[in-house]
Amino acid sequence: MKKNKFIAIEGIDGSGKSTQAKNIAKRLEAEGHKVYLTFEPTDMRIGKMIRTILGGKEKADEKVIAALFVADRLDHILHETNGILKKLADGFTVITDRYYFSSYAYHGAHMDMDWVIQSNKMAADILKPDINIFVDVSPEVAMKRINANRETIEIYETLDNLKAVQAQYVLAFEKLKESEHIVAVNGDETPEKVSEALWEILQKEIQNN
Ligand SMILES: Nc1ncnc2c1ncn2[C@@H]1O[C@H](COP(=O)(O)OP(=O)(O)O)[C@@H](O)[C@H]1O
Ligand SMILES: Cc1cn([C@H]2C[C@H](O)[C@@H](COP(=O)(O)OP(=O)(O)O)O2)c(=O)[nH]c1=O
Repeated sequence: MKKNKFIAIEGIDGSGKSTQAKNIAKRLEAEGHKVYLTFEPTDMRIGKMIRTILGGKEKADEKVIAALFVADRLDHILHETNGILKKLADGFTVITDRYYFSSYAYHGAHMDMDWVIQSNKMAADILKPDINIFVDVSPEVAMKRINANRETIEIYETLDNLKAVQAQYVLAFEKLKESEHIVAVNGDETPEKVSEALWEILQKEIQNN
């Protein structure tokens, strides 16, 4: 078997990341890979704290939120039993629904992106994704999907913010294109079409090692 991969899926809220992450996980499993599907914010201690803030139940300064995400990410990587490093060591292909590019894009919209990149350097030094997949959707389409399908809307889920975050993703990818493997798919398409495009990219990635 080829080396098991670490795949990060990125995109604004409503881009269809979670749908695609689940789909890839199923397809990889059907091909005999052991797959661990995970996400950020995590469902561990710090991730839970973050969700109460994102849900609007507690307030926190944007810098504090960004720092909590750094801590949650390190927990995500390093946790003894469920951490990504442990899962990779155990032979799983790990797919994460969001990783540090989410921080660059979401927090970069509120503060200096270089500060956010610096504060995530420890995570990036420990573990870079083999591939970052950007589900590139127009903010208007994403907002429609969120409004149609959700009972609760989180603090970042406004059209203006989605537009700002989308622009920050583009900036972050441009900034880091030399040191990161980044591939985009058109998320405005039907789930089936997005899934096919993604699958093609992954087949290549898996064969390349
Ligand atoms: N390509 C697509 N076209 C139309 N609707 C989609 C598509 N992908 C996902 N959806 C729907 O849009 C909503 C948001 O998708 P989801 O995968 O949860 O996005 P994200 O994880 O990026 O927020 C869900 O209700 C999902 O069923
Ligand atoms: C991982 C991460 C997520 N976020 C935000 C993006 C989302 O608005 C929110 C929750 O993520 P998520 O549950 O993935 O929301 P969705 O399924 O709608 O995309 O957390 C950050 O602000 N910084 C980060 O580092």
